[in-house]
Amino acid sequence: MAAKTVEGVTRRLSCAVITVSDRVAASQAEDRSGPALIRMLVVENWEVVNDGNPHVVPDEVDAIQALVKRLVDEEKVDLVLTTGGTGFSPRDVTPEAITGLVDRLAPGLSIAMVTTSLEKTPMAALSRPVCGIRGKSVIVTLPGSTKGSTENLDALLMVLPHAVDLARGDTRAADDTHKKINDAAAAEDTKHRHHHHHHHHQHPHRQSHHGCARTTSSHQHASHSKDGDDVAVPVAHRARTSPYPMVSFDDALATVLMHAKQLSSVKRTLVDSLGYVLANDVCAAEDVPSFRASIVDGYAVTGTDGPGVYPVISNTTAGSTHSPASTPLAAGQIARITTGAPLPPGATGVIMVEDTTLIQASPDGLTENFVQLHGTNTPLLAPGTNVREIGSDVAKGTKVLPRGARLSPAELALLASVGAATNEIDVVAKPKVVVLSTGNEIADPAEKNLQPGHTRDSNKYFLLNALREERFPATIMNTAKDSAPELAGSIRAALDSADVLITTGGVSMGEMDLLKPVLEKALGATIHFGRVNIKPGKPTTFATLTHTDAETNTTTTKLVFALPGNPASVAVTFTLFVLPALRKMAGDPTVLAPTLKVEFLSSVLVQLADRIPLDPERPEFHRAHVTLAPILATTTTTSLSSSNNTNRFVATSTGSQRSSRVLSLCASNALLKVPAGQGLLERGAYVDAFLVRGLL
Ligand SMILES: Nc1nc2c(c(=O)[nH]1)N[C@H]1C(S)=C(S)[C@@H](COP(=O)(O)OP(=O)(O)OC[C@H]3O[C@@H](n4cnc5c(N)ncnc54)[C@H](O)[C@@H]3O)O[C@H]1N2
Ligand code: MOO
Ligand SMILES: [Mg+2]
Repeated sequence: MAAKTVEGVTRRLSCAVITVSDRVAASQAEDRSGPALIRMLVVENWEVVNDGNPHVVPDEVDAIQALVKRLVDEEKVDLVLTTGGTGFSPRDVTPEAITGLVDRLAPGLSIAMVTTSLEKTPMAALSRPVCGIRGKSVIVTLPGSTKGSTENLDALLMVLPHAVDLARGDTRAADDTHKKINDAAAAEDTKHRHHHHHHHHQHPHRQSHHGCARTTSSHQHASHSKDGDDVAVPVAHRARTSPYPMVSFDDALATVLMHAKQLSSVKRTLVDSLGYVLANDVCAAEDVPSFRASIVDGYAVTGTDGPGVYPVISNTTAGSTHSPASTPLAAGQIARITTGAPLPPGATGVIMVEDTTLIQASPDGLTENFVQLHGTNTPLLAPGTNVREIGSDVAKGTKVLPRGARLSPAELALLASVGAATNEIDVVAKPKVVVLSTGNEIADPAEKNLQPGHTRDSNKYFLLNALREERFPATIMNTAKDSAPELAGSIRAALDSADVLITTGGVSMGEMDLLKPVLEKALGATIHFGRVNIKPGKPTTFATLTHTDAETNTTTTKLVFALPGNPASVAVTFTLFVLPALRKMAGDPTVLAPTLKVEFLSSVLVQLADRIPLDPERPEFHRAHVTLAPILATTTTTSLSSSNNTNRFVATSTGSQRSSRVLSLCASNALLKVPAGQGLLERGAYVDAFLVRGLL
């Protein structure tokens, strides 16, 4: 644990991560290594400076040195990690920059890193790490790739707190960290001997307590507390900066989609599979139509006959059949037929009854004996006129729907028509979702006498109904109080039946915000992110939890979305994170993880009908109503096209965006993607918007 005790008060060791990359610095590439390293450090209880984000500098000796000097000499950061610029290409200068800065080299750290990587790839010989000490700070250069840098950091994580203690000359703490490393190594050794395997990369500290600074037992290799009653930190010792790095919206969504896996398939009938997604391609089991059918009510004719009077020799209605032995229709004969009835053998077309005249009927009127066919051409009808040939709608074996097709009424009708519903249909199962509101102050909306300080629960009803609208099976639980054992109990109970749990409240910085420690410490969940740089929804938390079914002894991964308590934050983060995950689990192929393509969240350029203030730090998802309206004439806009159509998507704000204000959700059909910045966006300006009608 990267924490040390001074007179009973824990001070967490601080660290900074610097991503060295020309491309990241120029916003031409996304930084994956920096955030990944930070996640590892946070789990080990390091305090990450720079608000939990990596610093980014180009591959320039001066830029690297200036930043490291500031971090070490002015900010007194205990540990500085760089990632990138350690290779052989001409722009790789990180080792040179660091060599010029350190007072003393620490080649042992470099050797530990390279040795670990060499076991994975001979390419490790081509990295040039430099580690050392400047003042009282330790500096380590990690490679640039996410895999290489995290592997290398993993190789050092156990010794780095001790390295820092030694560099600081803090002997008491150093004794302590030294003992811990030895204990851990001994425990690992015993474990290996018992299990007869030799994965010496599995460090015991990985199973240790995670989370915020504590004054006691922060480094016991304790298993998860079962009742959740020891997760709370005395309020005076709470972290004063969030230990969770601030991740970008894109990173957060990518993380969610990476963990949301498609569920297995289930069989459903046509009456209960609306909204499901097909688990397999579907081919037509038979020709449609399966017989030569008439398209109209009238008379079947043969190809050689022209206009004239003909005897009516037979009669076919829909549903009746022709025996294969029956005599074919011959030239000079016609046959009465109805729409959808099978053509008699020998017939080549059907003339509509409207184009004929009755010449002679039977005395009782039940039979037409002779009928005149109108017209001028000979033959009267081109072959095939008003005939649906076998397989002409759909030929047997044709792929009619691909795996991943979402079953709307049209698709269900198609499955019915091609003989694909003779057995139940294979569809992707839908995730079962449980909704849990948390908070001592949360009151039932039906409460007649709202107690002072209480707030009516709107989140539960938003989420339940949003899930219903999206056709996900959803249940609500009784609201949990802000007590760790109660929260742990409710979450456990929820995950017994659900695939996905959505909680609201209790994820920010207050002493009653217990969700994160309960998830991590009491339940052993992995928190993948605990803060996102968006407004609203900053403390949005996403975790996964391995759940073992007591009866079958099978393990499954459950997803937990711990959303902030504020109602607007709930609606926005549900739309942006939960819904894509649920749809992906349910097999929606338009939600693609690696490319971050979420078709139902594709954006469109809209013009602002209102001025919108910018948040200086966080990009905002501003609730708005978008309509098609004539383009707004402003001094800054010129006509975008030469057509006379001046309609554009124009967005009207739903007013104050304070995240407690449920009214800011109502009548909104779009989330405007308002960038962070100073000042405001003027009326007439263009912004990107997610059209989310029906989602909010
Ligand atoms: N020191 C800091 N304070 C806060 C921060 C921060 O970064 N530092 N973040 C703020 C932001 S942003 C948000 S959003 C909220 C998130 O709060 P929590 O997730 O911890 O939620 P609670 O504290 O439990 O509740 C917040 C708010 O929402 C109301 N609420 C809760 N549940 C419901 C419900 N089911 N229906 C209606 N309203 C609900 C609750 O009564 C509170 O008013 O934290 C900020 N603070
Ligand atoms: O991010 Mo909070 O969700 O602003 O209100
Ligand atoms: Mg709170």
